Amino acid sequence: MAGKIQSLTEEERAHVLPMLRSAQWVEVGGRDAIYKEFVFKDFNQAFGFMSRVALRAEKMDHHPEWFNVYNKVSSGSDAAFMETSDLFYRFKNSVCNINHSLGSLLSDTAGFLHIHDMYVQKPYRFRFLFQLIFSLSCFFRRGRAAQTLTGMFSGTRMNVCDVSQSRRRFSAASLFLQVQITLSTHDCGGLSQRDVSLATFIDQVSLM
Ligand SMILES: C[C@H](O)[C@H](O)[C@H]1CNC2=NC(N)=NC(=O)C2=N1
Repeated sequence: MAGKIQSLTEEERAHVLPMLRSAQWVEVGGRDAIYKEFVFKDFNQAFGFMSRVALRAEKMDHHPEWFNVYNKVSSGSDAAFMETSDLFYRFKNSVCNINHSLGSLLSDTAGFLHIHDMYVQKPYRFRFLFQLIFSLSCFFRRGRAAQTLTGMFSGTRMNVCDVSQSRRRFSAASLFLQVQITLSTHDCGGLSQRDVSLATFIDQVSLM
C-alpha cells in the first residue's frame, strides 16, 4: 500500500498556488482546498467534461467534490447552494411540464413547444427571465407573491421560501450550466500534489 499522502510543503505551496490562482483556482475559506467554476454551453459539454474528469479521478484514486443537478455541478458541502440547485431543478421541470401539457393544445409553429430545448441549448435566452423571477422571489421573502409567481410555472410544488430563508444571495445566471469543483485531499486534511495534478488535468479537459 502506498505511504501516507503528504500535504504540500511551504515551498511547494509558494510554487504551485500562484500558478493555480492565475488559472482561476481560488483557495476555499476555512479549509485547505481549492475551488473553481466552469461554464459550459450545454449539458452535453458539461457532462462530457465530468466524464473525462471522473475517469482520471478514478485512475488517480483522487476524487473531486462536486454536485450535479441536471446541467450543473457544484461542491456538495454548501447546503444553501443545494437548495438553490433544487429550486432550479424543479423550475426546469415545471417549464418542461408546461411545455408538455401545452404541447397537445398548441400548434408547433408557436415556437413555444420547444421551450425545453431552448432552455437547454440556448440558456441565455432565458437568462433575464430567470433573473427576474428569482430576484422577485427573493424580494418577496416570505410572501405568497413569490409562490404565486413561480407557481405560474409550476406543475410541482416550489418552496421558494426555503431558499429565501437561507438568506443567501444568488443569481440564476451565475449558477446556470456551471460545473463547480472543490479539490482537497481528505487523507492528509489539505492540499496535496494530487490536487495540483488533478487541477491541471481539469483545466486541460475543460478546454476540449
Ligand atoms: C481509500 C481511498 O484511497 C481514499 O479514500 C482516497 C479516495 N479518493 C480521495 N479523494 C480525495 N479528494 N481525497 C482523498 O483523500 C481521497 N482518498
